[in-house]
Amino acid sequence: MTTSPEAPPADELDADRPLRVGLVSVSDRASRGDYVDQGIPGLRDWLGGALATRWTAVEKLVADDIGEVSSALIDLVDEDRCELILTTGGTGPARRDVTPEATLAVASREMPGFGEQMRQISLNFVPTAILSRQVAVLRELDDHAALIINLPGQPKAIKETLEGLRDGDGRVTVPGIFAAVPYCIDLIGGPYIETHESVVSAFRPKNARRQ
Ligand SMILES: Nc1ncnc2c1ncn2[C@@H]1O[C@H](COP(=O)(O)OP(=O)(O)OP(=O)(O)O)[C@@H](O)[C@H]1O
Ligand SMILES: Nc1nc2c(c(=O)[nH]1)N[C@H]1C(S)=C(S)[C@@H](COP(=O)(O)O)O[C@H]1N2
Repeated sequence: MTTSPEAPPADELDADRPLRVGLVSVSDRASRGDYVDQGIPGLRDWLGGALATRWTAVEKLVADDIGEVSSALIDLVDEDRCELILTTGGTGPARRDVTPEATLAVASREMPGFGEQMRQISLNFVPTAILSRQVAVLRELDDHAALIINLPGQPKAIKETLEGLRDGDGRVTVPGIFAAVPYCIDLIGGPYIETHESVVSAFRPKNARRQ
């Protein structure tokens, strides 16, 4: 792996191609069938409401096992060529919570701002927000790169962290982390993605905006 990617192949130069997203639910009990997984449907539904440009998803439900989580992430980036991967679950302090370690194990560089902002947002919902060790990283290959973000396992945490906080009039008071995702995807060579403003407003510096 390298941190100085060469020119991307022709298919990856098309900024209008659909975004390829990997959705990973990390849960011992959901993967065993003890309960129905709400992680992947939660992520899929939220993205379906938020993204205004085309996207496709590859989904994986895995146990809280460092090898299983790392292999899923590697496959999603190296084989499926996803540009964005969202994981849910396994970020806490319990012995079997290893999603951050599995994510760091496949990373070329860390993106600490995402974890910092998610914990800030989540403190507005639960005082135990500080128990989440969630990280975000880049996995950079010679010709492709992906942003990987850990979300907590509570199904409601998906919307809370991605969308942020609103006041009684629906005005955003604390921006969700997804506001920064489209520009990050631009910067790592992914497609140009747009969002529905009513769900989340993507921020790009003026010179990076289309039109
Ligand atoms: N994939 C999931 N589907 C449905 N509910 C979930 C899922 N993951 C977590 N939850 C719920 O959120 C709670 C906190 O999530 P956490 O990741 O800490 O799970 P856990 O207690 O480690 O158990 P497991 O990994 O077996 O889901 C769980 O106890 C469960 O109620
Ligand atoms: N937004 C949000 N963040 C949250 C929570 C939540 O309910 N909402 N739960 C917290 C709790 S109780 C824990 S233990 C940690 C880790 O959760 P995980 O192991 O399910 O990833 O996330 C925290 N972050």
